[in-house]
Amino acid sequence: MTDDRRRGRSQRPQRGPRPAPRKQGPKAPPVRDPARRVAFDTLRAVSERDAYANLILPELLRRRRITGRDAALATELTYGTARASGLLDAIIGRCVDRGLDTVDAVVLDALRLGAYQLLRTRIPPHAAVASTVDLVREDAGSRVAGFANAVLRRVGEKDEQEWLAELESEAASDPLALLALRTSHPRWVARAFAESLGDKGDDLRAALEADDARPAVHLLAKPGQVSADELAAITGGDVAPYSPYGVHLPSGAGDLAQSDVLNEGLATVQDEGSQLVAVAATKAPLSGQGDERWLDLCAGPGGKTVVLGCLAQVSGATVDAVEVAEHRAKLVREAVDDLPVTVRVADGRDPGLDGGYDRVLVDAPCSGLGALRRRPEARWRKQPGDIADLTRLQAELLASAYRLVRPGGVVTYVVCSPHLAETEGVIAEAARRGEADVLDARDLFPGVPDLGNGPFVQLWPHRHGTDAMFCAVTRKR
Ligand SMILES: C[S@@+](CC[C@H](N)C(=O)[O-])C[C@H]1O[C@@H](n2cnc3c(N)ncnc32)[C@H](O)[C@@H]1O
Repeated sequence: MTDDRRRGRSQRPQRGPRPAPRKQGPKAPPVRDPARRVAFDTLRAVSERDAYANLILPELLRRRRITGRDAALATELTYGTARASGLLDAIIGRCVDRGLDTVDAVVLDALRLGAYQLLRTRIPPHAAVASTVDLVREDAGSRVAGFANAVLRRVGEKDEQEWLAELESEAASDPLALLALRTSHPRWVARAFAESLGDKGDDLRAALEADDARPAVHLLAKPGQVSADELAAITGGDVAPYSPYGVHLPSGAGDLAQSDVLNEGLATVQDEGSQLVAVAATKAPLSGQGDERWLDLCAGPGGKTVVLGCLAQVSGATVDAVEVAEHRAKLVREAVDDLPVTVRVADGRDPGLDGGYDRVLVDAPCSGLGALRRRPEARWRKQPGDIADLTRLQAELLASAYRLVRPGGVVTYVVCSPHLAETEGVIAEAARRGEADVLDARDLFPGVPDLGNGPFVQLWPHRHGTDAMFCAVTRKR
């Protein structure tokens, strides 16, 4: 059901027979609870159409003119519920006699929203239950409203810690599963983090907890256009601790779409980790002559291309940016506007370019396990089976980069994932072929603490406040 139909508003006129004249009658009543309604509609779009919560929610808030406290509540409820849905389902499942898979999808989304309010907010229980039952009644009918009421009352009989204790007593022999449950991660993701960290204790717990929190917004002060100090002063943010071009915005900073510095193209939203790896790709030491031709082999939507383009402009280099998807190549073109960047739609595995590049960045398509904080529902969508296809593509893109770079030139391989198969596994395979020497990437992250033993760099939300970005720097023999 569309947004407007649910609300009983008139639709846009359609071609075809004239509709019967509308009966005169009272206007549709205003929505009683706009914040919960918008949260619920977003969660429905996520489960029904695989929509992204972080795209749908701002759009619905804007269309329905929801601002201020209602918008803040809607955001908290939507993202919180989406992130915690694995844990919420485990709890709801214990309150439904016939099992979770017998529950209608509309009702299940409402139950998740209600359970989240009961367990993780200070909203009074009667308000959490009554508002959820209203949503169920409106969208699924009165018959199931009683069922939703009964389930939520059972959920509310215990707090989150008591539920966790009960669930954990059943899974006591699997500490990883317990930790995954507590931090709202699928077990396989928790295991991937553990393997990368080499830890199943406090470090893993800290990583998963940080990954369960909403990230701060980071800005890139475009190199050569505005300094980080100036951008911090303009936006009221703080200069980032590690990236020379980064600014951290305070949580709850105003509407970015209204910000002049962004509209004027002086700055853009970009995680500090992305800034750091892009800068590293431009600074890695070359051997031999020349540092003028740079290649960005997987460019869309253009975040790192902007860093490359700005720094190329400063140093007199040019950038070729390759992207296989036309619509993403368009985003790159829009992002790099006046910079010395040429955007090409091509498959990076065989882009039809002349070789001899001094620098190549391979920011490869990946599982995105390092950026789960940004897309609240993403952790429940990804599957371990996705990894094998990705690593094959990553290896092929890397092999193409070695064909295109000159001897002595540098290939920087980046993924936004800590999964070992996508990170060290892909590089180890290339190193085995003996085409390149692995450089110590830590040297290219000055001032960044906790980078381990090298030679690769793995950033982490709990250590660096960034996405879990991986960076390997190699030089062709
Ligand atoms: C991780 S994203 C790159 C992010 C980008 N560098 C940035 O900073 O905004 C990977 C990109 O690679 C593109 N891609 C996937 N397969 C590709 C291929 N065979 N050749 C070139 N690009 C590819 C995807 O469409 C996606 O835009």
